[in-house]
Amino acid sequence: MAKKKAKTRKTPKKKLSKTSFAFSRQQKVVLGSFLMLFGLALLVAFISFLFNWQTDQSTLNHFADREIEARNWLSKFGAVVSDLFIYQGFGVAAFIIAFLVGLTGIYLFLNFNKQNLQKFWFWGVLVMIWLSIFFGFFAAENALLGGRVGFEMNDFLQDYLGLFGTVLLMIFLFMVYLTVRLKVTPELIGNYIKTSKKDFQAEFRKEKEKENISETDEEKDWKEEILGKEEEQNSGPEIELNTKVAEEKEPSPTPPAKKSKKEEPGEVEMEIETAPEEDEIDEGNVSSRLVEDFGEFDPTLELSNYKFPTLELLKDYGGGITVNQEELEENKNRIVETLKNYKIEIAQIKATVGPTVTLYEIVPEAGIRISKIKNLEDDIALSLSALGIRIIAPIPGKGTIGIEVPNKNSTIVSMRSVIASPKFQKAEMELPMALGKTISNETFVVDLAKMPHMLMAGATGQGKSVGLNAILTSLLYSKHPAEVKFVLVDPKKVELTLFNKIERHYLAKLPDTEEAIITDNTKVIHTLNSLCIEMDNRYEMLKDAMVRNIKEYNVKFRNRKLNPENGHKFLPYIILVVDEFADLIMTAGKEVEAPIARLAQLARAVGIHLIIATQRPSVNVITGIIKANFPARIAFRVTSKIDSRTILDGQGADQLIGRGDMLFTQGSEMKRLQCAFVDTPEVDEITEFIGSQKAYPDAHLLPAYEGEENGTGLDIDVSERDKLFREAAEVIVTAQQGSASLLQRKLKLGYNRAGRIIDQLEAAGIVGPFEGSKARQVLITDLAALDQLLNESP
Ligand SMILES: Nc1ncnc2c1ncn2[C@@H]1O[C@H](COP(=O)(O)OP(=O)(O)OP(=O)(O)O)[C@@H](O)[C@H]1O
Repeated sequence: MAKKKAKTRKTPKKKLSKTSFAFSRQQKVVLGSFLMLFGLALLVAFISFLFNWQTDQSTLNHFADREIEARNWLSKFGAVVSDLFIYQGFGVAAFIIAFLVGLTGIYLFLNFNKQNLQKFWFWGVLVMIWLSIFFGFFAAENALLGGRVGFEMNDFLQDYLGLFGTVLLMIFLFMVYLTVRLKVTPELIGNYIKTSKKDFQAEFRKEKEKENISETDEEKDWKEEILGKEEEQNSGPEIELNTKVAEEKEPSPTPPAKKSKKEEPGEVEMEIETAPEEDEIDEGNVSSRLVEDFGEFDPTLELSNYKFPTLELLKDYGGGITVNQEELEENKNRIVETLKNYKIEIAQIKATVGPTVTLYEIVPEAGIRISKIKNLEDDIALSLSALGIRIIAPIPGKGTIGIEVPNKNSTIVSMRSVIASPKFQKAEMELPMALGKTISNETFVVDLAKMPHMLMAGATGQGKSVGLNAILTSLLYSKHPAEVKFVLVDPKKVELTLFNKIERHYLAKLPDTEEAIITDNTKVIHTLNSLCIEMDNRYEMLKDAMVRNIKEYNVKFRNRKLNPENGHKFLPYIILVVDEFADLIMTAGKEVEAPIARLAQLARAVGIHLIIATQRPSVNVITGIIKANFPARIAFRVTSKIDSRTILDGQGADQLIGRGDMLFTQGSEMKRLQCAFVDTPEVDEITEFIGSQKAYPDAHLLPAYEGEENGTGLDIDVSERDKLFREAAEVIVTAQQGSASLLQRKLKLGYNRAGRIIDQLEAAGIVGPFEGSKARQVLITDLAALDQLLNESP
């Protein structure tokens, strides 16, 4: 355990030293200019060495002697360095070194992508060695061409492979270079020859046409005369026809056959014509040529200077877990004693200390029924006098029984530690989310893209908002603004406002709306419907691209296989986050549930994912439809077993200890985690850091949704209006109160009939839409206006 403690403390430090190693922009400019000039100096020294090496070689041994002068343009330094690289080194191929040093300088100076530079160095050094061997082989007597390396390596190779073997090896290496670096393949050469042949033919034809046009009438007469004579010498009118055909079409592949037939007059001639081969537009080829010319499409190019938030923006909440040996011993004794009281003997016990909870794994003696231990949950809790004890019997895949006991002093799992962990940094996931740490103190990272939607519930004050922030923070630390967009719904109006600062980087909104973060319920309905349209559009695009999901689509788009002129574009993931879902369902009911269910059922393949949080996990909020479509669930502490069951389909969430202690399930197995803690000031700093950088001109725009503006989503036939419709309308308008119960009282109607009439009044535009517990708004002010409306409309 002591070892474990050391481990947990090490991880963030490791990462820190890695991040602080990166050069600042100023350092890059200074180093870049130095290397550019140094590369130039090497070039000058090398060139000069070619002319002066013989004379300068004698001065090399007297480097310290100031009397002796070197002829090299860079004097003694030039002579020594050039001798080292050319004569003692790689021969003339050493020029490549000067080139590479200069190029490194340019890359640093202009802050280009490092990856290409690495490629240049790798291949540059290989080519240098190859050239050195090549010259060493063919010009061994000239020490300057191959250098000492070339000579020695040739010697070595010839000893082991012989002359012929060395030549074969060199040919092989040359071919490797051609195919891997220059991407020359036999097909490419074939294609090149084909196209250049076609180009040549087309050019030739054009020239000919031009000549024909410029022919004067005289020339034409003259030509016709000659042609006429020729024709007379040859036979039959058919032949003339043939030649004409041949002139119009591309050269037929069977001219020799025709000639031989022409020579035999009298025979019925058959013309064999094969249709000219059509040009092939090989999609792959076109795209690979595009990729060769322009490189893969880079969606991040528009904000290429975007800097991801640094680790320094996150707070370090102190060291790792401290193990309290006494506490462990005490708890162990109490567990053993309690179980003994019930005649349960233990064969083995092991403790794993986590950030907030310690897991005691026990192996009972043979013959003990597991259910017996499970039933003792409350007794064990009593004897340990601790809240939040959970018994897992048996631990899946382990064959032991787990008793989770909260630590007296819990440790905060900082967001910084989970973001800095290699698990998160190296996660090869589409949408990695570092949720926190497991009971064995391992960072827990999951892929939202695989979930594909998540439901989060917990009583108020147990860590939901922190959990949402942790998820959003993880995504901000791992995804470029071009790759992911958030749609944030925050009816409480305070939880997510900080993310307003990154509107033009990361948020998506409806066109013609001011605020990207949605706080108003009618706008939520519009946004959800707009997301449904976006989903349908994306499915069309996927179908057109003949791919099955967004990942394949984007790969194809990056490889330039999809033409933007046909409406294709790089698709960012869209993540809809709803804080306080209960509030929405209560006020908007079906209007919200239907599009959410539709998105949840279908949107995963097109990269739209939903995260929904609620503090009221009751069945009328988390309905069957919602539940069925949100397989991934997070439960923070709830107050009752029933709530726990609603969220997790099992108990456990009621036994958590709060403050970020949570259970995560993605189907079968349930994991207890301590949620990573990210405080509001930290989120503030991160959003400030991102928000202060260059942004897109606007937030990502979702498709426009034309809502039913008059609030009459109901399609009710006028002829089916209730007999009491007019009377009811008058009652409502006079009372200026749009409620069904009013109609019930005044017109002595049953509830259902009154409800139907209210729907008809809504369809006629007399009352407004359903607004939850409030009465509907009456849209007509007095009886005169009502008369006018009813007389105008049928
Ligand atoms: N992961 C955590 N680690 C440590 N403390 C936490 C953690 N999560 C939450 N807390 C503590 O609990 C407090 C309440 O958390 P939070 O605001 O996220 O609750 P909530 O469930 O969103 O409440 P509400 O529903 O009222 O918004 C925080 O201020 C913090 O002190």
